[in-house]
Amino acid sequence: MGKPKILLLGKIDHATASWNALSDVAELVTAQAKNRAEFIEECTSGRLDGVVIICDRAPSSLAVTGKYDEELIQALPKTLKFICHNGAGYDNINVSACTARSILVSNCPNVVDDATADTAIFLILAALRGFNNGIMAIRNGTWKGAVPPPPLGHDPQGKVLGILGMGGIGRNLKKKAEVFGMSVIYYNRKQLDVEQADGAEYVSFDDLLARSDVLSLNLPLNAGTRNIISTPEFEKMKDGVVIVNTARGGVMDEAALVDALNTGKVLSVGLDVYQQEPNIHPGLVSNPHVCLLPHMGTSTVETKTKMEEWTISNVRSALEKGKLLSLVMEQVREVGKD
Ligand SMILES: O=CC(=O)O
Repeated sequence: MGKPKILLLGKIDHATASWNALSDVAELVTAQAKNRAEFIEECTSGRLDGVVIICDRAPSSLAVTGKYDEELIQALPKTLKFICHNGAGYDNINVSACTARSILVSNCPNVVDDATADTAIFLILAALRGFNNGIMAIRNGTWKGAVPPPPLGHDPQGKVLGILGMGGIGRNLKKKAEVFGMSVIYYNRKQLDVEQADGAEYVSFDDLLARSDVLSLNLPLNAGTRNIISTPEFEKMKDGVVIVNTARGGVMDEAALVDALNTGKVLSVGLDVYQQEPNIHPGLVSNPHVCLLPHMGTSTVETKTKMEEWTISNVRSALEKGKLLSLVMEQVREVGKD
């Protein structure tokens, strides 16, 4: 019998030695397809038969696969048992459809926490202090901007940071925000134990909305969290609240956010993620009180390296032990594995 086949989609940029080392125990294959239609054709033609594991090096794989929706998952090789996704968020993968085909999925938790929380801190400071006004003005050659100048910003010290979603990134952000003198409240599906909460106050969802000076979104996107922040939620917030999103654009209704900015309900915003990337609501692009980043939360050499190493560790574990190191939580629940 030949070695099991691993299909690499996208490109390994950093952990090449670990990837190449897999060739001792597996046959490493790549797709010829350049787009989704070609990839589906390649799968159904039988060229990828025998592939047991997909190493999904997102986001460079995205051009070839598109979303892992029902159509794509049905087309994947019949021999496939594991998809090892190189990202923390996996809202692009229909996990129930994978479970129905007995395909297990892993993601990249933990290794993204520092870089993503750092991005949230940058956006919190930028939004509170109104730094985006200054960045735009100086590049436009108008020094501090219009006459009269834009309103003064605010200090983080003494402000309440509300964290929606207290997983690894939320907890990392909590520690960093405290260094800036913020006090932290949080809402999560489940209250954390005392050690994990580390002094952060657990509040109801409505209390989080009502008490936050700055609200940071740090929860995964799924059917239960899509548009969790929309007009009714903005109405429950303090006047002049600051909103930061480093999670997924889909957790917040962008049109409702633009309305809340226009009425002054929301003072300023920091965003790294959008509902329809790379398209951004024009009401956000044109607003100087909105600091925008093009989904850069994990864009560091160190973090990208750690993500690739972790994904490859999942591939190796699937190969050698038939188990994933970080099975996605829906499958921990649904399949009861690990
Ligand atoms: O957005 C980045 C990730 O999900 O890893």
